Amino acid sequence: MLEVRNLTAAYGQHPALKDVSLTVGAGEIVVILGANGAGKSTLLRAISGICEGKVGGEVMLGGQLLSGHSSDEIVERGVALVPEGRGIFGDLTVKENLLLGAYPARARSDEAANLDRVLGLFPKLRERQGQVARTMSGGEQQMVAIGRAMMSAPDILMLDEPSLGLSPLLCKELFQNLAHVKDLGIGVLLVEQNAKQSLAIADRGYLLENTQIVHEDKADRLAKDPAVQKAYLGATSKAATKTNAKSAPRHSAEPAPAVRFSSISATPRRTAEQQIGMSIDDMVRNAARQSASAPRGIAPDVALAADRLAKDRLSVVIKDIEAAAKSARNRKANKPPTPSTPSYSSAPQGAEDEGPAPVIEVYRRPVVEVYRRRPSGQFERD
Ligand SMILES: Nc1ncnc2c1ncn2[C@@H]1O[C@H](COP(=O)(O)OP(=O)(O)OP(=O)(O)O)[C@@H](O)[C@H]1O
Repeated sequence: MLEVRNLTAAYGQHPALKDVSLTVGAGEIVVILGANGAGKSTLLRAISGICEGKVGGEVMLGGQLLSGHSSDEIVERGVALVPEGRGIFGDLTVKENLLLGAYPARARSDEAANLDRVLGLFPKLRERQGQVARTMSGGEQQMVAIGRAMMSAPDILMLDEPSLGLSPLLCKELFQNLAHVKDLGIGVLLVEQNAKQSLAIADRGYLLENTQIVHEDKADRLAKDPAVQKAYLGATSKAATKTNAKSAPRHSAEPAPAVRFSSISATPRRTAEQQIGMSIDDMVRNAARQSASAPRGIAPDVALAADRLAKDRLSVVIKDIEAAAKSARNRKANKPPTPSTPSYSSAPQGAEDEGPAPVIEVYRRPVVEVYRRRPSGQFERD
């Protein structure tokens, strides 16, 4: 079981998590719901040991302390993260991406069985093993990302907004797949803005508001909770009093009153009208009025100054190009600049009277090196 106790995180002076405590059991899907900036990604990153901020509190897995260990060690101990944006290697094939996930020692001896398990979970990946990952659709790439995390044979799989950018159909498929992951006995900690579908497959859920957990309950009860419907499922206040989330309209025209969970108030997402004090229609009308009353054209003196400035700039650019061309003609052959560090062309001999030569900076592009692990266990560069 994953147990998070009083987790805190701060980026400099800016607190991102305050005293967050939660649990995820084996074969349990737990969803974290929260508005933008509530701290959801920070929570997953802090558990994985990759949070850039200062982290406090304790994370335990199976009674063993994970806090303070490196991110590699945390994967090794059984917690895998599918980050927001997937992070797959686009130039590698599906199979290569999956096999990269099997690098932790805990997964190496079972690589073939894990691969089979992943391909059983995502049959589409079985057909596409040799396909270059970047040519897959968004939903398929998400399967590769989840499959790669599963290749590390995790006890706990954490996913950050896996449905982001997927069509409704692919979302449905994704959530069905996650329900199958749970069937394998893996605990799933899911951060999602798609509250409806995530609550439909989850066992329990936590509401994270403004750095703190403000409520926890069983997923079916959260889905029926009027306050949750209003804050996360887009129900109107009237519809929220009904208990069937499915019948609730998606958008509210009424200002949402403050929501209360237990004794702590949660801040629901606010409409533009609530935040700005003006409706979108009013803003558009205002902008149209201002635009209609704005003076047309540009004052002649401003136009003249702008024209002069443009001509000055153009003549400077032309001079630079001429100097660069001269300097290139005079440069001796067989003397290419060394590209490892920025290199600067120096003025050629006898060119002092032509003013300073333009500075040309050359940087080496970052190179990604791919290593393959042979059956012997040795790594070889591709
Ligand atoms: N690397 C960072 N440096 C500084 N501040 C950060 C960093 N990462 C996150 N934050 C801040 O921490 C707060 C929580 O961010 P986080 O990304 O965890 O929120 P979130 O709930 O995942 O939001 P979203 O749903 O928009 O992804 C935000 O105010 C954010 O600006």
